[in-house]
Amino acid sequence: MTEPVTPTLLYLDNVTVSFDGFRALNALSLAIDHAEMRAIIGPNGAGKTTMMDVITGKTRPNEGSALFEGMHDLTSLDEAAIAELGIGRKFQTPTVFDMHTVEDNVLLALKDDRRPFSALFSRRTASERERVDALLERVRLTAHRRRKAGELSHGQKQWLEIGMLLAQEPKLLLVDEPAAGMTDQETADTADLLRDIAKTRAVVVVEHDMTFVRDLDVKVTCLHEGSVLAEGPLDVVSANERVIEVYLGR
Ligand SMILES: Nc1ncnc2c1ncn2[C@@H]1O[C@H](COP(=O)(O)OP(=O)(O)OP(=O)(O)O)[C@@H](O)[C@H]1O
Repeated sequence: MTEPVTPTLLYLDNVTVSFDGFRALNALSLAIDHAEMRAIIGPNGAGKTTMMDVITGKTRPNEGSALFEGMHDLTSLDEAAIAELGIGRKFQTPTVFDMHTVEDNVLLALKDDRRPFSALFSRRTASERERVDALLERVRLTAHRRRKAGELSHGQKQWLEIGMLLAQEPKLLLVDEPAAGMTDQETADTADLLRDIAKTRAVVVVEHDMTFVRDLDVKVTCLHEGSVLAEGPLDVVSANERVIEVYLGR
């Protein structure tokens, strides 16, 4: 077996992405450990989305590498191959099947065959049922399992989608602004949920809501103009004069 060249799960090294000469990412380097949760903050246009796009293969960097598990260079793989390696991405807007029940949504995510008809009408094995139960419990939706997904609150839909991503057993989960549009209670519950998930896999969360970031209680990276401006515990990062100047103090 090939030995990984770094102990980190994800290692972005000197990644630059230029759009017509404008550097959305500028020699960005960042390392995420196995089962680490990291919060990414920074002003609009700092490059947060572009960074996620590079990790998931949506955007190819002009320079640099993105090493996963010390051996896969993500910059040479397409989106499907990257998902296959165990990188899942949760976009801001939930994409669940509104007309299906909550449990069927999770079941669909579990099945290899994603065509709703064959997935929902084929026999459910005992192990599939157990996994659906465990996933629903994990994302706090057991009591809502027979409701149509379209009837859920915005926060519950977000959790359902997180449950659907967990069905794929990702090693790294990328989450884009999960707290946006949530109530205070949902925001606190989401922080709890992500902390729970990060016990067994790595999670990278992009977020503007500082109350939520504080609740996550993890290492924070502040991006600015495509590179790392500050990194460390939230208290340290939020006391950084440059961070206050370009982001928090606005
Ligand atoms: N396809 C593109 N073509 C040209 N410029 C782009 C493209 N994608 C992003 N940009 C620019 O790159 C910069 C970084 O954008 P990005 O979306 O990564 O920032 P962000 O940190 O996610 O911001 P926000 O917090 O607003 O989501 C921005 O100035 C943006 O306008």
